[in-house]
Amino acid sequence: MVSTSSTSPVFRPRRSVLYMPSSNERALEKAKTIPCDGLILDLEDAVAPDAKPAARAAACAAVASGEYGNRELTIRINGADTEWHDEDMAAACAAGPDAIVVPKVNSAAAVRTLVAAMEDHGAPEHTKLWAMVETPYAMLHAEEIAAASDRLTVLVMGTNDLAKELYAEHVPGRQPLLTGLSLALLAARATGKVIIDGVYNDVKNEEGFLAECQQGREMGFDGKTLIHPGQVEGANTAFAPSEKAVEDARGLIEAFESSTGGVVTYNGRMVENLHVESAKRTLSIAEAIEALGA
Ligand SMILES: CC(C)(COP(=O)(O)OP(=O)(O)OC[C@H]1O[C@@H](n2cnc3c(N)ncnc32)[C@H](O)[C@@H]1OP(=O)(O)O)[C@@H](O)C(=O)NCCC(=O)NCCSC(=O)C[C@H](O)C(=O)O
Ligand SMILES: [Mg+2]
Repeated sequence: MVSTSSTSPVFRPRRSVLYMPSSNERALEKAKTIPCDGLILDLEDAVAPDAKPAARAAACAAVASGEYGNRELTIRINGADTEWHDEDMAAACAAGPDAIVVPKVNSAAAVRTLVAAMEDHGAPEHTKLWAMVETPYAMLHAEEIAAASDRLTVLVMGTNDLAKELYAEHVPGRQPLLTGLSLALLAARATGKVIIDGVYNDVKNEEGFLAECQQGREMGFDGKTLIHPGQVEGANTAFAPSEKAVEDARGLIEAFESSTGGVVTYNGRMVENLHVESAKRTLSIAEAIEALGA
């Protein structure tokens, strides 16, 4: 039995992170039973201006309820340039979710201002900052945004806003967005941050959604943000190592560890230490997902 737990950092699955309008009581209730890894209780785009104060109170009450099990619970506040931002920030800091998600973060200076505000409002230490990168400017400054603070743990792609700002079309394969997606991914990996892919709007198109999950997985994203409960299962499967991948990882590690040299072949493929590291990562992800289920 190959185990990675002694060598790997703690890994938290973020395969499926579901947005819901905090103004939607039914969705807030339903979310308690949806098998997603994380929830984003939205105060921004999904909530009409008149509904913002009530939505803010509902999101904070949801965090306080303790009724969402081991799902990572976050609140997306309104952007720094809006009239709601300061009150949202104060309320979210007092509620103490796992993270405060901030839209349209465009610079390292913006990250530092947000972190200072979290400290001023006494946000508990466990409350992290998730920065949404969703403008051309953010794509071009993604590395400095990601590196600006240890409190920033996750980058979240905002592909609707990015497409809007680029005057791009939403097309299968996302060709117009690939440069931005890749720049953000490079920034996340270079700075050791998690990165979650953007949403797929066509909620009834399962085939298109699964293809986009697979693309995101193959590119290296840790998971996908979602807008409908019907998308959770597909994302959970796409962003988890398959049984075959786990079996392959175990076999590869065993083959390498029972050899004497620095290179072996496993199932006809060359295996070096770097492949063993990838295989160990696969096993730690699988173990973390299993632990989440338990
Ligand atoms: C997209 C929707 C408006 C569709 O809503 P609806 O037509 O009501 O869906 P269904 O009838 O199929 O719903 C079935 C049941 O599921 C519940 N439901 C639906 N969506 C959610 C959800 N997101 N979370 C929890 N529960 C949900 C319904 O209440 C039904 O329950 P029941 O009646 O008990 O059976 C809707 O899905 C929706 O509002 N989705 C979220 C939209 C959102 O949050 N958008 C903002 C984030 S996207 C974004 O902005 C990303 C970024 O900034 C960017 O730039 O890209
Ligand atoms: Mg957006």
